[in-house]
Amino acid sequence: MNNQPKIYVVDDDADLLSAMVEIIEAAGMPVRGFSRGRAMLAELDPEWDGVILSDIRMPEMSGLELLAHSRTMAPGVPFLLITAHGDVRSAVQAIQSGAFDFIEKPAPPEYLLAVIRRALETRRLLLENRRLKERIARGTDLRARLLGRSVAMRNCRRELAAVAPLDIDVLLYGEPGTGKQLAARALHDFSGLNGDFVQVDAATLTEANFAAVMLGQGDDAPVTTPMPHGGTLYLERVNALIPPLQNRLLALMEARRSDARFRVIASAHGSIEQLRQTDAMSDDLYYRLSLAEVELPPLRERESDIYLLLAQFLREAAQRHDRRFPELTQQDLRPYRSYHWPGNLRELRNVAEKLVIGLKVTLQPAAPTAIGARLADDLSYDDAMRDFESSLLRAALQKTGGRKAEAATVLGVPRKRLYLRMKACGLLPAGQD
Ligand SMILES: Nc1ncnc2c1ncn2[C@@H]1O[C@H](COP(=O)(O)OP(=O)(O)OP(=O)(O)O)[C@@H](O)[C@H]1O
Repeated sequence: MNNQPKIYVVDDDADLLSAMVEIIEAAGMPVRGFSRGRAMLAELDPEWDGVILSDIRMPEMSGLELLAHSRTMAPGVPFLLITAHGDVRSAVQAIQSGAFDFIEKPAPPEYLLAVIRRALETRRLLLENRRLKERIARGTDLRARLLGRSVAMRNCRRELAAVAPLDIDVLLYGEPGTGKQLAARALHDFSGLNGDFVQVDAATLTEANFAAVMLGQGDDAPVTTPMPHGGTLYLERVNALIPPLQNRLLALMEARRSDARFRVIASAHGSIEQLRQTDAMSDDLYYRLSLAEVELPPLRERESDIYLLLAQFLREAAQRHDRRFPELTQQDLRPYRSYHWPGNLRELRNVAEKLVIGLKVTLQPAAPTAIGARLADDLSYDDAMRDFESSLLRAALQKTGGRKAEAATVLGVPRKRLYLRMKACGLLPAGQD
């Protein structure tokens, strides 16, 4: 439990005020006293999870006036009024004006504390209920931002919705154009953070400009400091960050103070295996970032989303260029479904744009495989088979982080056979057979 006050007590009578503060404090509840209503209003936050306890009779601003102001400024914060004994008229007026309850003076401490506890519990339930509703709304809202009904996209959205409100950094990975930036933006918007969303491309960072870009220090410093206090730093292509800068980024993340926190959302091209194998990212940075890692799936794995996305991109392009939605037949659309979409959603968006403007759309042929490419060089059957086997073995070893027993399982062959084939393909270091 933090020590932020949970009860504001307002009373112009200094003795009564300190007596009430003492009773509440002795019951273990953080409390703050005010001798003037105005001073309390200056501190009042509509999102506050506390309650107000105020005397009714005060010279500068009466308890009923204070109640009216706090109902406007923070309508959800329960307000308890202390009325004079037997003052039924004020008590009724207080309840009619929206007070949570009234307490007659002099109130026994146990009674006072019981009413305060009930008001606090009501406030807690109200806030919890609101947060739950927001979480549900977030789920549906994400659906409108990151389109797609495929299982891969639904899972991805579920993961994003789960991490959005948490105070943790996130690593987004996936092929170019899969929606990492869109996801980062959505994570920020649904995080509840009030600060800015600042985007920095890690590939443009150098030892010379790091301090200027990241900290706003030095002659080349941008006008606004990019460290978004209470916001999000979206660090694109984090795997392009050179090793000394990875250490500086880590130090910067470690040094975040609780009162000036910012969330880091990093993105990396490709799969986690590629990221780990190419040693593009130090272990320290990877483990610091990978508590929440979310993959944006490639478009070819979301085949069932292609028409839906294309229709949306066509609508947007038609609106942007003030053109008609193009008429497309099933036959026109068929190639799109089996295409491998190397540029993912960005490429699909471009195709939609061309269709609307009436430009020719050319789908790139799939990149020839290594063997396919070498066929042109008169590759013999045996050499081609060895090439193929060697790349298959290497792919299995890469997938399993070099663990041969696991690679054998992946390939569905006994471990001994894997060793023999690795040896035949020259994949075992000398002396290891
Ligand atoms: N699920 C989605 N629904 C609708 N539009 C999407 C979706 N995913 C991506 N897009 C759109 O596709 C385009 C590419 O997305 P984005 O820039 O977020 O990809 P990226 O993964 O960050 O790319 P890169 O890694 O190349 O920077 C953008 O126009 C984006 O609005």
